Amino acid sequence: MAAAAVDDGETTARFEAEVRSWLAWCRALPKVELHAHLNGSARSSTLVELASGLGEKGLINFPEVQAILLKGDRSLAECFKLFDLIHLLTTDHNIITRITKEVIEDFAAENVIYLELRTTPKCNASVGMTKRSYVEAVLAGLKAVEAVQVISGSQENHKKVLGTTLSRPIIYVQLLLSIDRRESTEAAIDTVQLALDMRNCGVVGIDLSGNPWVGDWNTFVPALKLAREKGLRITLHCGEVPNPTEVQNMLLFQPERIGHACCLEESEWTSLLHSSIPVEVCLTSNMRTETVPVLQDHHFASLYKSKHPIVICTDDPGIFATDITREYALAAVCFGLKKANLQFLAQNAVRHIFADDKVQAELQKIFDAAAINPHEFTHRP
Ligand SMILES: CNc1ncnc2c1ncn2[C@@H]1O[C@H](COP(=O)(O)O)[C@@H](O)[C@H]1O
Ligand SMILES: [Zn+2]
Repeated sequence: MAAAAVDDGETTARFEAEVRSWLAWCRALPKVELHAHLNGSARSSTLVELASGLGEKGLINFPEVQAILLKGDRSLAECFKLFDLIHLLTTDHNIITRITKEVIEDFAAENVIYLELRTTPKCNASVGMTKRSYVEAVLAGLKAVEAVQVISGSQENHKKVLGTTLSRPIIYVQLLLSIDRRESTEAAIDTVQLALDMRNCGVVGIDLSGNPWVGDWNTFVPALKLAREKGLRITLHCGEVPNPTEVQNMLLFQPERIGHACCLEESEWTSLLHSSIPVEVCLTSNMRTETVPVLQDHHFASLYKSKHPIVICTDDPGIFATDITREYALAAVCFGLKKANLQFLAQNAVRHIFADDKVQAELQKIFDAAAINPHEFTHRP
């Protein structure tokens, strides 16, 4: 990755070596992931395998698709073209179930103990897919996880799982349903209704995402208001590109969290700092899409200095070839954070999850137990 304000190979190599030196410690640190898109987190190897299958059927030009899937740097506009391509590969219910299972296992392997996974429910008549059956396929993915014990759904489910003898490490997984900025008001309301219907299955909130150059804030307000009225939590992709009116409206709406906040003008920045709305920070994503020019100048530094609530997240680890461990390591190297600072950030993220107080308390216990030996983090329930 183009690491930072670096222009020669030697500096990049030194930077990468420093990041590498943090990886083992950051991996062992228990972590909370609050901003990860399902299809953006799918393994490249799985996507290439799926593309190869379509290639064999003569439905796509496999070498061309493979090259696009494995391309390193991509602009924000290219990302959204890539998502359309990924969605062509992941249309089937079984595939959605498979990628969900793999994504959860990948996060668990990075010692994520609480994952809020977001995804856009999709209809596809050709395979009998409705928004509801799409989410059901995601839920089947939660059940299919083998490597770790997934805790999700209602409090009763939690109690049932926690009441048994656990032979595997645990990961809490909750879902956010995303509204795509291409959608109409009606389609956005459908997604909110679905989220309400599926609350007992682990849906805890609504996200607004998609190509930030597309769509108008007012289109989504009725759906977001409905979600709020009914008690769903809301996170918005905010200020990923310059759009002062929208950013102001989003901050006035007072979502429970926002993602990115890259392109805020001074007055919006002041409003954000006054608001205390937690920011989901996605360092690699912002660098790759060039919404932030240089990692060292990322607004993380300023938010951190202002003691504004921030949560380190990945966004799309699959397409940006990163993981949550690396994002913590990047924060350490770029902003001179110490182990105690990273530990504080990881634990403090628990305060900003959308699950209820009981889950927060359970997670705090895990962090407290881990903190007893901060150099090794041997505890993993
Ligand atoms: C890079 N920054 C970003 N900005 C805005 N929206 C993004 C995004 N990254 C991902 N998405 C949103 O998530 C979808 C893919 O996951 P799901 O199909 O929902 O699981 C994308 O189509 C886009 O709508
Ligand atoms: Zn995102």
